[in-house]
Formats: sequence, C-alpha cells, structure tokens
Amino acid sequence: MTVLDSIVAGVREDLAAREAALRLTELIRHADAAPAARPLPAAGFGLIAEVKRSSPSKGELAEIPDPAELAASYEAGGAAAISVLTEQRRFRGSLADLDAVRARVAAPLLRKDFIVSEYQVFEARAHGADLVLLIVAALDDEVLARLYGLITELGMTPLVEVHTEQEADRALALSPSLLGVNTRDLKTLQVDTSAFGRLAPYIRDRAAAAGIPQPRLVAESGVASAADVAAYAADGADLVLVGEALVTDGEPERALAQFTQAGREAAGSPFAKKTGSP
Ligand SMILES: O=C(O)c1ccccc1NCC(=O)[C@H](O)[C@H](O)COP(=O)(O)O
Repeated sequence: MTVLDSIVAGVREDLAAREAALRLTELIRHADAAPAARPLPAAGFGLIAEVKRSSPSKGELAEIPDPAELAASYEAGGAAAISVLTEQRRFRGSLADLDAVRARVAAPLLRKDFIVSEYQVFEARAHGADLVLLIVAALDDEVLARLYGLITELGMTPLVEVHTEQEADRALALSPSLLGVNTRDLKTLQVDTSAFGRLAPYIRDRAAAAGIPQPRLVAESGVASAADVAAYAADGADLVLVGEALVTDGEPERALAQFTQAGREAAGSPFAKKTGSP
C-alpha cells in the first residue's frame, strides 16, 4: 500500500462518518445556499498560500491555533488564492478551518483534500470553497470526469493535479483550465522540484497538439525560498502553491509578498518558458 492509498483509506472512513451524520440532500441544500464561488484572478503570476499544520512527510509543521489569522496575513501579502487542507488524520485540517478562513478573507479558497466522492464536492461548496483539488493518481478516469463535472457545475474551479506524463494525459482529456504539477510523489513522498520543468513543456505541447486551450499551470510543493518560486515561474508556472515555507516563517505576510515578487519578476523575464517547444 502506498502513502497515498493509506491516506485515502482514512479519508473514506472519515467521510462515511460524516455521511452518516448529515444526509446528502441536506448537504446539497447548504451548498445551494452558499454565496457564489469566486474565480482566481484572471491573469498574471500568483501564489496559492496553504494553511498546513502537519504532513506525512514532515510531521508537525506549525500549531496554527487561528487559521483565519494566518489566512488574513496571506491575503494582506497578496495571495492569489488560499489553500486550506481539510484532511484530519495526517494534516490536522478540518472543514471548521475552511469555515473560519471563509469568514475572514475574500480571496478564492481551495479545498485541499483527497476528494473521492460527490459528497466531498458538495461539502466544499457548502463550506465556501471556490476551488477543489482533484488528484489524478487517486481516481480512475470515470470518477475523475464525474467529480470534475460536478465541481464545474457548482461554479467552482477544479485544480487537477498530476505527477507524471501519463497522469498529465489523463488530466488533459478534461481540458482543465487549471492543472497542477505536484513535484512531490504522493506514493513515496519524494520531492523533485525539477519535475515541473520537465512536465510543463510536455503539457503545453500535448495541449497544443490536442487543440485545447492551454491550462494555467500550478507548480506545487518543495518551495523553500524566493529563488525556488522564481525557478518555477521561469519554467512556466502561472501559479505556485506553497505550504511549509510559509507556515514555518515567523512573518508569513512578508514571505508571501517576497515570493510573489520573485515569481513575477521571473515570469516577466524574457527567459521565462511560457509556450510549448517549437
Ligand atoms: O506534504 C506532504 O507530505 C504530503 C504527503 C502526501 C500527500 C500530500 C502531501 N502534501 C500535499 C501537498 O501537495 C502540499 O501540501 C502542497 O503542495 C504544499 O507543499 P509544501 O510547500 O512542500 O509544503
């Protein structure tokens, strides 16, 4: 069993308990009553800043007693969106964190979890999410397409996450507007930040060959410094998702603003790789 398999097994158990506590029909009523989902800023380089207490790879990262306060400092630093981990067992997140953050900030919110069922998508909407993560490695094609369709139908944006070329091909079949390359292999937890620079041109070329719109690319994981953000941006990332480096920094607002500035400068440089290879 891979790390991803064991996380998903726990997620399914916790999900069954929530499904028993609140009927789907009732949950859908809450989702329908939620204010409309917000889009990401239309263009330009940006950072997705994550509320992350702990992780399978690093253990405890930060206590974060007030996730809304942290999110407010991300927003003040200019985050394009805020990612809230809601998985409980390995990341110590919750839907209550999502509620607290939603009540405090206007920035678009990503529900970061291991989404395997429609119930979780309705939960995301009911708790104010604007974007929902779909991890290709955790889903078969049929479920992936079904969840993608529901997220879109509810007005939210799916962030479709891949780690390999084969997963990228599966993701591109959906013509996603937002495609994440996680440089962390969720099966082994190894991070290889150079994976983004290899996969981004592959994705751009395959999208061009398929005649579909180019997705905005999100580089995920492994950022320790502004230079890492700049490297992802130079390799063509439109957005970079950062967790650990921000939650362990004593000044997250300052760190976020610095990372964003570094990414913008690199993305605007004539050497930035924004298109598929000729
Ligand atoms: O972070 C982990 O250890 C992890 C393990 C297994 C599945 C997912 C995991 N993380 C989710 C993420 O994708 C990251 O939280 C996100 O990309 C931010 O990464 P980082 O900046 O390296 O904290």
